[in-house]
Amino acid sequence: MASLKQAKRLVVKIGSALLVDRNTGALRSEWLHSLAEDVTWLKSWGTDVILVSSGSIALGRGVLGLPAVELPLEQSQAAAAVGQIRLARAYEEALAPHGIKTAQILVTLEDSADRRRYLNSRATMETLLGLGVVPIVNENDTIATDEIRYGDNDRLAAQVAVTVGADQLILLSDVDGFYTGNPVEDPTATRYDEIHEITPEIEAMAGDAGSGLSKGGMKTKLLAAKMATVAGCDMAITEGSPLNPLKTLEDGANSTWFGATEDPQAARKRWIAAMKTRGELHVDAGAAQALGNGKSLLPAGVAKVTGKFGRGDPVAIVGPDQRILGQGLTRYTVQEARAIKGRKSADIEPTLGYPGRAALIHRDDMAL
Ligand SMILES: Nc1ncnc2c1ncn2[C@@H]1O[C@H](COP(=O)(O)OP(=O)(O)O)[C@@H](O)[C@H]1O
Ligand SMILES: N[C@@H](CCC(=O)OP(=O)(O)O)C(=O)O
Repeated sequence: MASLKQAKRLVVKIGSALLVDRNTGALRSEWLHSLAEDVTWLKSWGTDVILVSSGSIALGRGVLGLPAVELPLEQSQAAAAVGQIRLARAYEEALAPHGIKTAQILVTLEDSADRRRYLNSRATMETLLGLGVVPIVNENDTIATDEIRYGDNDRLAAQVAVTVGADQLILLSDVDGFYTGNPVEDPTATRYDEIHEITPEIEAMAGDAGSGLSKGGMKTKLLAAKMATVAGCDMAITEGSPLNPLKTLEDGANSTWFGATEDPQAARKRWIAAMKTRGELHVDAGAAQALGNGKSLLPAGVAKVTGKFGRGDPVAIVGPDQRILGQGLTRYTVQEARAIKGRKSADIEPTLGYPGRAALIHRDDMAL
């Protein structure tokens, strides 16, 4: 079982039922303040924390006086628009007294499918974390229609964890782990402490959500576990309702841990290495040596650009002796790469006419 103190980067998913009182539709502020204490405690260890929080629909529903049943899409989108403002403000107000700044990030399924938008959101989250900010992420429910939405924040949280290379993902739920069957329906069901392989038998044990406010149930949590663990991220499901739920987990509360097979960096490099490349960047001897020392690829070290690629596409990196050194995700289009090759980073903006990133391929986006 992993310790939260081991995590360099932690994503915590907060289900609607934890934040919003099922009967009154009001925000559970005492609980939220205890979560803010836990976040402060984690950050005091130097851990980067990202919160993926549900609750916009549940909060908005209360404000608009809509019933606690499955709402038609337009109504849940309207409820989300109303509730999201309150949700973000509640986190800001809970964390500010601890000197922690927050940011709101709203994403859709399409944002992670599009490699360019994926890289942009990754870069923004990286910058925010570097500035010590706690990003509060939710699905952009007001613009996500049924065909293009996650609909549940379990998979969204896993996607965020993979995107930022988190080493742990904690799903705070209304149940204290994964059981052999839905414990609400089957009192004889027993909880797993750890699951190392998600077999078809395990999948058959996962049921839908039990409460009126929640969406995913265990099915989406298993999908999240699959996404996270293959990307090198451990995932835990634990009961989130006690005050200070993360400290409680660290103190040994019931939970189910899904173990990652490798570390996030290695998994990401493997993912990049498996992509079909769309072009080639021929680099000089100095750049080849810098890459070997773990540096990013700067335009100054690129001598020739071939192929047809857009931002975020995989390209091969070819050494001066024509040997393929590796591949990576480019931050520039083929036209831009041709224009800035051989130039110093300071010349990027005058050459392109707009500011760009210093590296053509960042070292995190490269597999050698
Ligand atoms: N095998 C299982 N183990 C545990 N809970 C299960 C299982 N199958 C279905 N469930 C249901 O999933 C619920 C948790 O999911 P959900 O209600 O969506 O919570 P959240 O709001 O945290 O996403 C549990 O309360 C339980 O009713
Ligand atoms: N984006 C939605 C989240 C829906 C959802 O996943 O709910 P839950 O099963 O409680 O985590 C909202 O903010 O209401």
